[in-house]
Amino acid sequence: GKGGVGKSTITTELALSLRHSGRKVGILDVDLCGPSIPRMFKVQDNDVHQCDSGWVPVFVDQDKSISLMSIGFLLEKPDDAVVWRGPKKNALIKQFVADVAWGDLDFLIVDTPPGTSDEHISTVEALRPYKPLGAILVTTPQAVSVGDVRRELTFCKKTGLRVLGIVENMSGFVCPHCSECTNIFSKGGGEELAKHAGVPFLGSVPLDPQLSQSLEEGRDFIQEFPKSSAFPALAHIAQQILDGTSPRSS
Ligand SMILES: Nc1ncnc2c1ncn2[C@@H]1O[C@H](COP(=O)(O)OP(=O)(O)OP(=O)(O)O)[C@@H](O)[C@H]1O
Ligand code: SF4
Repeated sequence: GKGGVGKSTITTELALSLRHSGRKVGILDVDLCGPSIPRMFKVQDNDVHQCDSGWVPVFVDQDKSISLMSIGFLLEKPDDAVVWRGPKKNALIKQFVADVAWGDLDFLIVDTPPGTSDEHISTVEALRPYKPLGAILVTTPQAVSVGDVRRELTFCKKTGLRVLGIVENMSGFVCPHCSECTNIFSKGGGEELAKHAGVPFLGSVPLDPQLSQSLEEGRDFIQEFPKSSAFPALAHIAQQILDGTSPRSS
């Protein structure tokens, strides 16, 4: 829903958690005006190239267990601005879905921009033939962010997209000295909304300086910081996705 609530963060950590469980994951970054996935994996200087079956995505590691596609890899300079109208965005998203040599993935996670705009409609339409599992909605605990997620719920209903659940991010800060939890942005808004809307609540991820530092430096938070405050919630979210899906058969 809202900008800056942690959609790319949850996308990144979910992909890392699923890889940790032995799954092959692709990430499609359809945030055309503010792509942040390449930077979060520290592969922002990579380019994509063409092969017979389409664009080859950028692989994060040697074993090719995480592959990425983002407009960030197609820009000449990282600071180039994408000022496009809907039809051009629609055409690129269609290409991202159909013309990328994703290979044999267990999961494709799509990271979206805020709102319910051209990118969202194009993505849902382009993915429809592949029968997407559903949407994960990310909010912070405050009413202003929860309100935006309410609009996303309506969008999902209108477009027939199943809601896998709601994640409440930046939900409290656990002091690294005394483990006291301070609810900086209040608490519980996401969980309440999930209850009210009758969709699963996937968990509360606290503000965690080790998480933001890992993302800044493109490090594998799931592997390197299993004792940090955000780890259990992130692992639990991934487990619920694994428990609730059978990707090979869908
Ligand atoms: N739980 C968390 N703990 C600490 N930092 C976090 C947490 N979640 C997100 N952040 C930080 O907040 C910032 C915004 O997160 P992110 O880019 O994931 O948001 P977004 O919703 O994808 O933004 P946009 O709407 O611009 O696409 C990032 O710098 C990220 O490192
Ligand atoms: S919560 Fe307590 S220990 Fe942690 S920073 Fe605040 S005063 Fe210090």
